[in-house]
Amino acid sequence: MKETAATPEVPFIRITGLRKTFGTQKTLQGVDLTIKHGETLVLIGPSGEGKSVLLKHIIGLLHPDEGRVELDGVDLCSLNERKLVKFRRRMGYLFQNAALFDSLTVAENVAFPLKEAGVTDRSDIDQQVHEALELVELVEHKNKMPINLSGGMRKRVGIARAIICRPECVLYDEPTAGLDPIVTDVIDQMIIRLQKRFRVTSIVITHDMSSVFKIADRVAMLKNGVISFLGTPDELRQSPNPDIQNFIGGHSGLRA
Ligand SMILES: Nc1ncnc2c1ncn2[C@@H]1O[C@H](COP(=O)(O)OP(=O)(O)OP(=O)(O)O)[C@@H](O)[C@H]1O
Repeated sequence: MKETAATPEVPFIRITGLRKTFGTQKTLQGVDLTIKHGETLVLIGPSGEGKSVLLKHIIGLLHPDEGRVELDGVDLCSLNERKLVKFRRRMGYLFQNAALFDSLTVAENVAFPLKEAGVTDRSDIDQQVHEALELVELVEHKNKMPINLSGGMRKRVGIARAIICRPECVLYDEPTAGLDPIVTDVIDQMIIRLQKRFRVTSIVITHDMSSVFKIADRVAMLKNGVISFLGTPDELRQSPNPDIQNFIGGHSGLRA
């Protein structure tokens, strides 16, 4: 019988040697990271280390000084703007502050990416908006303006908008920042729900350690411009590295 070699799993996203400097500030200094299809990778690390900058490279909003970001084996830097826009449609992005359009209703905000993608059929749009709002349990709020929503509801609208085009991957930049523990759990459960229901690959930046242990398949820590830890939540918990233990425990080393 003929033997077949096992095919190594092709990562969905492969980041190699990524470097980015702003002025004199070296932000990313050689980031290597692979993200598997369907996994939830949580990115942690001190403020200002470049987590959002890394996310923006993954959707091609920023270009690296050196290194590559490959999506399904395609180097994003090799794509012209038209092809990049097409690639970006495979991604959903929840911005740090949800970034809703204040002059549009909830439903219009959620519909926005569909219209950008060229969908014009009114009933098709209504149906897809309804489904997306159902997922985040906001159907009854569809005619409200963003100003009349709580912080948690705004984030949920942002999630509905991020997933309306059924992306293969959703990037969440601090989805639970500024929310109370119960609303944080609601958002965490929605991230888990989307991952389970659609097998989306998720990359989540958070400072909330309870969220990390609830949603992560793997955790990556960005520190000093590189990935200083990569492993499962259990491996993170058991890491002997004092830097990691201080970060998890929220110990600054300062004494009052
Ligand atoms: N477009 C830009 N031009 C110049 N500097 C930038 C730009 N984008 C980010 N930076 C700088 O890069 C550094 C990293 O920023 P980034 O927002 O990625 O940090 P972060 O790890 O996500 O922080 P936080 O956890 O506080 O959100 C910051 O000092 C920021 O000012």
